[in-house]
Amino acid sequence: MPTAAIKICGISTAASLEAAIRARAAHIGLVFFAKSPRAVSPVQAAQLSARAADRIGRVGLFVDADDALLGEAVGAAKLDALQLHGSETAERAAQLRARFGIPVWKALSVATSDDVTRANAYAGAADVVLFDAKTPKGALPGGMGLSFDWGLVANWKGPLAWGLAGGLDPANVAEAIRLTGAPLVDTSSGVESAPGVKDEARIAAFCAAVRSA
Ligand SMILES: O=C(O)c1ccccc1NCC(=O)[C@H](O)[C@H](O)COP(=O)(O)O
Repeated sequence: MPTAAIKICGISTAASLEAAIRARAAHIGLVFFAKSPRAVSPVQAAQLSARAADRIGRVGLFVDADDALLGEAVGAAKLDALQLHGSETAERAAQLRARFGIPVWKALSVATSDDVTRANAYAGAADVVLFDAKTPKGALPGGMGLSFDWGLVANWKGPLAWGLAGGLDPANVAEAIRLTGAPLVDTSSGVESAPGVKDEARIAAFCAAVRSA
């Protein structure tokens, strides 16, 4: 099985960006959602993005964002992909892919097998579906360190590329990959010492664990 690609989400400092690059992650996530402890402004994102250019992929994370925010962020941060982490429909995903001309990742919150089946609707509209845990009503829609039953996506064979997110950390990610065969894994709070504070040693440990799987 090829090594899973790694995304470290919620990067907000140059030090954590450098840690992700050193650990050979494939992508960082920049969070454009004001309620998140990991939120970056377009100006911060532009600075991080300039540092990241040609060294690691830059994925912008949005939650039901309007066109103005998306346009400002894509322009400022030269994003390589959009991650839609709200209730965006397949039509909205396709519209944004056409408008910005970059790949779209659609995060889907999973609690049951029906939630996994919803991924099929995004074939041809998004490029990647990211299965993440369902979070409690009123909480952030991601980045909460919650996982779901990995058996629901074990060896998923769907009509688009996919990744696994939700509660992954250095201690469980190898097992998650072994159980699911996920070609892409995404973590945020699992490599933090406090909400929004990335831990360089945990980033390194996470990436080493992925390569050991
Ligand atoms: O990170 C956030 O604060 C966040 C806010 C709103 C929507 C999504 C958010 N994060 C998503 C991610 O960082 C990951 O894609 C994924 O959910 C994994 O998070 P975690 O369970 O903390 O590893």
